[in-house]
Amino acid sequence: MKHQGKTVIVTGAAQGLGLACAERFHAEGANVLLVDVLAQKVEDHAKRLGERASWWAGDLATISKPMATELVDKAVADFGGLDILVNNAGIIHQAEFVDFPEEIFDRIQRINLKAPFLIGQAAAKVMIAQGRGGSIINMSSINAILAIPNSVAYAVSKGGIKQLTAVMAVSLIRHGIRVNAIGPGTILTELAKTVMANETQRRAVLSRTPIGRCGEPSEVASVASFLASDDASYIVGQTIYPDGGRLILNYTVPVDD
Ligand SMILES: NC(=O)C1=CN([C@@H]2O[C@H](COP(=O)(O)OP(=O)(O)OC[C@H]3O[C@@H](n4cnc5c(N)ncnc54)[C@H](O)[C@@H]3O)[C@@H](O)[C@H]2O)C=CC1
Ligand SMILES: C[C@H](O)[C@@H]1OC(=O)[C@H](O)[C@@H]1O
Repeated sequence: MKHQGKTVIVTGAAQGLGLACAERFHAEGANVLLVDVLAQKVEDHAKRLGERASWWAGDLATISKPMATELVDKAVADFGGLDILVNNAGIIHQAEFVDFPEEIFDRIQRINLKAPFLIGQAAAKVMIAQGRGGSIINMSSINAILAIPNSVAYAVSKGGIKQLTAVMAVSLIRHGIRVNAIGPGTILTELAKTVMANETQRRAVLSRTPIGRCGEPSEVASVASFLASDDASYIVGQTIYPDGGRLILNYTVPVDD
């Protein structure tokens, strides 16, 4: 199988895109460490997956170098090494720019950007010492490029992910560690439901998505599996956008209710 014998860390793996990525890598023969703040959920999923799955529970909003090292060392202790990191955990909050709370801005940067930075550092150190390369995938968004007026912290964090990915890529490729990002459009998860519950926002998203629907988590997990595989051996520092055409469309399309 594509990822037979590899060890993968996925953050934000209790649900949504992270769970889909963990399940995909597990199905393709990898060992998976599921990381999330939702301790019971992530433990239950790891036990459901059974062999080749374990979990680490912690709040990435309080990320530190020791926490990042502890998390990465859990994968090494459980499975003997580390080959792939998917920095997926992330949150969103919506409020008008002028009213956006400072403490929420800071929290979103810690979870969405600082955690991928510190966990990426810890993972890269292990991969370099192993001497067999690796793959690091950061979860970005179309909002790394597209501005949305009521999500300043989210968009800023994803713009940061785009450049974090590029800098990590040029810093680590000489060790055979490929770093890339995935920038999904609107994918049907709990995070997107908060936005799509607003009819005006739902219509705005769908009217600008040529494929005419939101994506499924599995349609992002497949991109993660590809980027981590040898089929992507010449892809370095890129952000791949599984977005149903959202980024290339410069007019609206009729929305089927
Ligand atoms: N769903 C969408 O339309 C899109 C999502 N994304 C990104 O994909 C990633 C995953 O999003 P979804 O699966 O949609 O969200 P989700 O809300 O369904 O799942 C996010 C997971 O991350 C975990 N998490 C959140 N804060 C955490 C913390 N402080 N410490 C540890 N774990 C924490 C949650 O417990 C949850 O299990 C995020 O980075 C998001 O920005 C990007 C583009 C589109
Ligand atoms: C919250 C948004 O609806 C969701 O998250 C993103 O990153 C994309 O903009 C999706 O639309």
